[in-house]
Amino acid sequence: MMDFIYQAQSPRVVFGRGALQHLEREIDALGARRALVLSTPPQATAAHALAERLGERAAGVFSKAVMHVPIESAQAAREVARQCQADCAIALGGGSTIGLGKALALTSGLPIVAIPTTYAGSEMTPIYGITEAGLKKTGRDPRVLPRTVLYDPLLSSTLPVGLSVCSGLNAIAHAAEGLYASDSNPILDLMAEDGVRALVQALPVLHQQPQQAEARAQALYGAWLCGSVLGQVSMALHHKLCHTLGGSFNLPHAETHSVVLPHALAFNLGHAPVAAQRLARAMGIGSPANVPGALWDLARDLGAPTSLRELGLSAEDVDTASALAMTQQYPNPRPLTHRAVRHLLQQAHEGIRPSAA
Ligand SMILES: NC(=O)C1=CN([C@@H]2O[C@H](COP(=O)(O)OP(=O)(O)OC[C@H]3O[C@@H](n4cnc5c(N)ncnc54)[C@H](OP(=O)(O)O)[C@@H]3O)[C@@H](O)[C@H]2O)C=CC1
Ligand SMILES: O=C(O)/C=C\C(=O)CC(=O)O
Repeated sequence: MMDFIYQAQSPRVVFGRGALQHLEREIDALGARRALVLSTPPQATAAHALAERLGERAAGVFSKAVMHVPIESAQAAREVARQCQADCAIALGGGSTIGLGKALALTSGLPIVAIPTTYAGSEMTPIYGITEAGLKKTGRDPRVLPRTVLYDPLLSSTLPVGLSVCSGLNAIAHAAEGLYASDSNPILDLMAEDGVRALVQALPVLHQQPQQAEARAQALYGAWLCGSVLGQVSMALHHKLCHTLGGSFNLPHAETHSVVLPHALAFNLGHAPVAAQRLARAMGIGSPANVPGALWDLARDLGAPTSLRELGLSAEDVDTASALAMTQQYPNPRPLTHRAVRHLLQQAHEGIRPSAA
């Protein structure tokens, strides 16, 4: 039975090898004149080189982006933007740098041009996250959705192969949960399925040949589709668990998604048969029941972590994390109980291959 609401919500997307060459044109199209370039500390050289290239269009560089956007770094970036009279910001990097751009946009309304170098997908979402006093709070606000995204596969060619795999699995998680979202629609289902297909094909190639241009482009295309899904529908148990594990136990973002996803899908897909069929088709496997195991195999074969233990979660933390993940209500295809969530996290902690959904 078809019953849905669809409202397109997307930045302007410029995709292609060498897309970065269009940056000046895109800044001008925004009517902006003074761009503040954002990056993490290790990417400061690239940020300064970009600012130099922009010449008079550059207002300055702020290179102190940190994962999960500590409020202090957001406040410092806001102050620098004010002092240098920036009228737009360019976020060059992964979800951490783009997250900083969003924190800036949230209070200033500055338009953001995002130039993603990972597959996390933040550039396509109106979701922001800011960490204050050890607690990460997320919210949705249309002001933080970047105005323009430049997807240039050349920029992700330096992303180490391990991170490429985990970041790709992070993207697949957005699509997988989008396929059983209570507020999904047929357009986003198409994007989710094609996003998974593109990433499942690209990641094994990148594992063998990290510089392979076509696979880099295909992975980035998949990341665009999966990020679009994340931005427009509600996420469920998997994202809630990863948010808890990242925010409260400081586990690394993409790696945590890689470990938890097969277990979250083993728990949910029996209650979401259409999503399971779509995922199986996208992954090129026969039986929808085998999706969780096939994803676990993919992660293992490509060298991604398969247990929360190896990411640093202690056995005692499994209890705390299960309790924390149950403190808020959110839609999920299968009803949640503390016992079931605890079991799921225990399996993920030990790195046990999930059984069929
Ligand atoms: N709001 C939203 O919609 C979303 C938000 N997020 C948030 O984004 C963050 C995670 O994003 P993610 O992209 O995984 O993490 P990061 O932006 O922290 O990047 C992960 C790692 O990849 C490295 N890296 C990035 N690009 C390159 C490159 N081209 N070459 C070499 N190394 C590179 C970074 O290095 P370096 O440190 O040198 O920059 C870093 O070590 C989390 O805080 C998460 O919550 C994620 C998805 C969606
Ligand atoms: O935590 C955030 O900053 C917002 C959303 C995400 O990180 C999505 C995800 O878990 O990949």
